Amino acid sequence: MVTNITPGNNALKDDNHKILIVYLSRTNNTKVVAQLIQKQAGGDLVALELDKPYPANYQAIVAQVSQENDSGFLPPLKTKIDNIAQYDKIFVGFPTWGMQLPPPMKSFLKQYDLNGKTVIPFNTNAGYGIGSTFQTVKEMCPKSIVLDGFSTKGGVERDGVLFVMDGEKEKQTEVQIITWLNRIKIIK
Ligand SMILES: Cc1cc2nc3c(=O)[nH]c(=O)nc-3n(C[C@H](O)[C@H](O)[C@H](O)COP(=O)(O)O)c2cc1C
Repeated sequence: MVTNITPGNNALKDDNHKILIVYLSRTNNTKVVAQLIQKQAGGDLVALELDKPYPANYQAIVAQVSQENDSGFLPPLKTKIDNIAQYDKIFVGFPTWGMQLPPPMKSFLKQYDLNGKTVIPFNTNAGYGIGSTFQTVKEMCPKSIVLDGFSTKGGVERDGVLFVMDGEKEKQTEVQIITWLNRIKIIK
C-alpha cells in the first residue's frame, strides 16, 4: 500500500516517475520547499507521518526529540512506500531538530533500501544551519550517491514564528532552488 503520495502533475515527462520527494514537516516550511522542488523537477511527493504523532507543544517535542536522539530510538512510520524500487532519485527533506537529522527521517533511511540510488537532501532551519543532518544522511546511505543539498532559513518556532515560506520568501526560495537544481544537474 502506498500512502500520501501526490503524483507530479507533469507526469508525462519520461523521467518523472523516477523522482521521489520524501519530506518531514511540522510547520509546513519544508513542505513548501518540497512542493517547489516538485514544481521544477517533477516526481512524486510523500509526507512522512508517524504512528504516534509528536506533541503539538514546542517544549514537549524538543524534550522528546532530545531523548530519542540520545537513545537512538527510531519512531515507527505510518507512511508506507512499497514501490520505492521504481525511483532512482530520492529527495529527502527535513527541518533541523536539535542540530541533528530528525528521528523520523532516520527511521525512513533505516527502513528503505536506497542502495545504488541518488539521494538529494534539503532542509529548513531556524537560522542555526544544517547541523549534522546532511552528514548523517551520507552515513546512513553509504551505497547511495548523495548530492549537494539545499538549505534555507525557515520558521523559528521557539519564538512563535511558525510559517514563513510564502510571499517574497517563497519567491526567493524558488529562485535559489532553480539555481541549485541546475547546479546538481537535475534540471537544465
Ligand atoms: C523539535 C525542534 C527542534 C528544533 N531544533 C532546531 C535547531 O537545532 N536548529 C535550528 O536552526 N532550528 C531548529 N528548529 C526549528 C526548525 O528547524 C525550523 O523552524 C524549520 O523551518 C521547521 O520546518 P517545518 O516548518 O518544515 O517543520 C527546531 C524545531 C523543532 C520543532
